[in-house]
Amino acid sequence: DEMDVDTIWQDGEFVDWEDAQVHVLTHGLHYGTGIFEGVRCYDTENGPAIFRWEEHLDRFYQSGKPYDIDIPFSREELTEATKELIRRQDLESCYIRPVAFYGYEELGLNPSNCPVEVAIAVWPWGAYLGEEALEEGVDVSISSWRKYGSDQIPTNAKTTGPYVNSVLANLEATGNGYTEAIVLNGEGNVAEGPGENIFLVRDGELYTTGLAESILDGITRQSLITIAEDLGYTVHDDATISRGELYTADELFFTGTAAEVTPIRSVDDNEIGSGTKGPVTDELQTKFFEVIERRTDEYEAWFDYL
Ligand SMILES: Cc1[nH+]cc(COP(=O)(O)O)c(CN[C@@H](CCC(=O)O)C(=O)O)c1O
Repeated sequence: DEMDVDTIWQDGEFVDWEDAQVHVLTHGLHYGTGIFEGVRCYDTENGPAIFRWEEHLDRFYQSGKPYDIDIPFSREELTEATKELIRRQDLESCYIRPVAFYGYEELGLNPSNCPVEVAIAVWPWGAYLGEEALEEGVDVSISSWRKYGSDQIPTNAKTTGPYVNSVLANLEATGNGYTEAIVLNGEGNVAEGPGENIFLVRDGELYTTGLAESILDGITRQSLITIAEDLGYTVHDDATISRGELYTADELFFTGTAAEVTPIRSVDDNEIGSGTKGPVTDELQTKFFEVIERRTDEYEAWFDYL
């Protein structure tokens, strides 16, 4: 098929891509009762390595807790399945998508009688927001859709159904000619992107929204906080950022497994800083890529070689 991958791991078996099917009365399809992860394997100086696999695995299991989703495979089983899946497709770098969901047994909201099904797919996935985005930055708009509050749906769980909120925000932004949205929370302060966390640079210091702002606790966010602090930056990692502060920021950038470190060059047609990738963003993005390609031996513990 078009992504030149042909195998998926499904419920303990390696199956052909086209055979990885579910029943149309799958609970998770009707009610969004699934959890997922987004992870990257990078082709590093020392060979293919999965970035922060343990932390992603932690979050995968934790995401199931609010929904009584008990993944019926061990960490070791999921780890070996993922590595074997990547090896079988001769991929040195790829995006890894584990998903677990209530499967097919009966409908009705209570999922207790439905089985928990698990699948892992991998595929090559380049720059999430476009090849030129990493260099030149993206134009974004503030969405009219607010992020749901963490008191309504646990935002620290990566749950499938609630991503319709992200879909609505992204559809609105792209429909209006922007590349991505920024989503405000119920208090009208900045939450994050539909699929990314957000960082703000002002007077040489970094600010990123805290977990109380109804955001996903991003692993790339955590990595950038560590990298920035190790470079000597002051990072305010539980910031409350108002909408107006976006416009007056010196620099803005997104972080995420798919987005990596993507500069934001305008918000609602207001140019941010120089209107292109700022110097702090450039330094952090350069360091991030140096780290993930293993052109430095720092943070070796973040890498799980195949
Ligand atoms: C809402 C949200 N916030 C922040 C992040 C960044 O988290 P982390 O990847 O742990 O640094 C992501 C990841 N978005 C994933 C899914 C994207 C998609 O389109 O699907 C991703 O980046 O893999 C989110 O979906």
